[in-house]
Amino acid sequence: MSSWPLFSNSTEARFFAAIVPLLNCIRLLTYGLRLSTDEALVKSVTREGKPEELLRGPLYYVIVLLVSVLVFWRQSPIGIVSLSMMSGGDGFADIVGRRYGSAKLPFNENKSWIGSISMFISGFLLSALMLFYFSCLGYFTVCWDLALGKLALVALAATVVECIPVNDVVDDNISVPLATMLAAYLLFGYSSCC
Ligand SMILES: C/C(=C\COP(=O)(O)O)CCC[C@H](C)CCC[C@H](C)CCCC(C)C
Ligand SMILES: Nc1ccn([C@@H]2O[C@H](COP(=O)(O)OP(=O)(O)O)[C@@H](O)[C@H]2O)c(=O)n1
Repeated sequence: MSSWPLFSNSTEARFFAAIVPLLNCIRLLTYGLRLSTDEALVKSVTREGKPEELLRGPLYYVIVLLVSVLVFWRQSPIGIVSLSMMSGGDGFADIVGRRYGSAKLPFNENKSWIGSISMFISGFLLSALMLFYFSCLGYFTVCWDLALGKLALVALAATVVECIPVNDVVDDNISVPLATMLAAYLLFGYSSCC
């Protein structure tokens, strides 16, 4: 996402930016369906070392990246915030929650208070940082007096969705960005950040 400003201002730029996530989709499908083998990839992005794991979290992650590039790109805060909540928020929830998450949530024994709080804080901060980055480069204007409060609500929505026990049905690499996209669209609209 931080490399998006490196692409030209042409209308086709987003399609060039989509090439890398698209190739990774193909790569994950190829190895996840065992059409070929890549032990290093399987070892680096799966928990149990099973190639079929590539077809879940990692594949959803890259599909969300692909959708964010093609549908939202640089002129909408929605894709930027969704990717920030998925990568920064959910990522930190995992890292902090695994290590320090002894106090579990009452409604979800697999998630912890510290994990969810970490998700909210890290997702909010990364989203604000990325909005600042893209606004400094002139892709959109951020009305910070309004945007920070709305961003906190978006981060809260994503955090709540992440911690409810639906992960067995819907992977949080789908539910978190979808919840973020909906909340961001309702609060910001497509291309506004005020
Ligand atoms: C490990 C990943 C997701 C698992 O999430 P979770 O189940 O733990 O919640 C991410 C998988 C990433 C994928 C294998 C490679 C993605 C590459 C990306 C499209 C672009 C990378 C650009 C590079 C840094 C130049
Ligand atoms: N809100 C959260 C999220 C994750 N975690 C911890 O992180 C681990 C992995 O979380 P997860 O099942 O959501 O994994 P990801 O697919 O999101 O990486 C959980 O088993 C918890 O130990 C947490 O404690 N609190």
